[in-house]
Amino acid sequence: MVLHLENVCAKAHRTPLLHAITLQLEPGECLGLIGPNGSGKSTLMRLMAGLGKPASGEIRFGAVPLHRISARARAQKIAFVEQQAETTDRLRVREAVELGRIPFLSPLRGWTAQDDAHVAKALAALDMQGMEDRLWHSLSGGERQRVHIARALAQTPELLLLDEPTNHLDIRHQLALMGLVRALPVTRVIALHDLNQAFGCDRVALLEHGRLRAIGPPSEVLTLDHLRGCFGVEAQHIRDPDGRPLLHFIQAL
Ligand SMILES: Nc1ncnc2c1ncn2[C@@H]1O[C@H](COP(=O)(O)OP(=O)(O)OP(=O)(O)O)[C@@H](O)[C@H]1O
Repeated sequence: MVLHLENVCAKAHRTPLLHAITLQLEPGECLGLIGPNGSGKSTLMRLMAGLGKPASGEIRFGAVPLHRISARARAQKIAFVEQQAETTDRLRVREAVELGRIPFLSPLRGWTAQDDAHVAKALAALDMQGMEDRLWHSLSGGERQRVHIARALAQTPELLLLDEPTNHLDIRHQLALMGLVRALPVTRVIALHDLNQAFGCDRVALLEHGRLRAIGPPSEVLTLDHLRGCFGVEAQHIRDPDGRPLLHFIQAL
């Protein structure tokens, strides 16, 4: 077990944002997190990343309560790419990706050729070779998103949390990123709005109004009833020419 959430509740001031969420991530799985706008996906992902503590309930990484793990040790295990992650620093692409190695450096453990290799591999995975010297401020939204994801990969995490990672990406980079993320041998949680991308996940968790409405294989969660009840859309199940399931959206209800 990588991460275990038990009865996790979150509040902002007195407003409840998450209600008694219980779920367990299995090593190596890819969990898609879906739900309408404001259903609590980002709030849940921030808690999974250890940014903030639940109002009640517990999150454990392995056997250890997540909040007991130091920020540095956490950053060696968990990488998180938030929605609209920004930086105000005057960074070049390569420097931004190198930040992913900082949790591993110490006075006794300086930068090594292995760190260079992790950075080069992450840059290549995101198709960023040749852009290493570009300044952050000169990048497009999609290019910035790819740098953030490369930084997270350079972190070589056990748990990778991606909040709407395909936002801003053109279709080629969306497909490339989802293919890459699916093939990574680490535990992944991905918040998604494109419900068809959720079919590529091992399991899907559906949030509605801060509650976990369903969790399980994509075909059991992406039901027409859930699409009507939670998302307010009428849809049909169809198959692509290779026989893979797809949703065809008909109309908003
Ligand atoms: N600090 C806060 N104070 C008050 N309300 C908040 C705060 N943070 C989040 N919320 C509210 O909590 C709810 C869940 O927000 P969250 O960002 O987790 O949803 P989401 O599912 O990620 O949404 P989206 O799909 O739009 O990104 C929303 O109604 C949001 O307005």
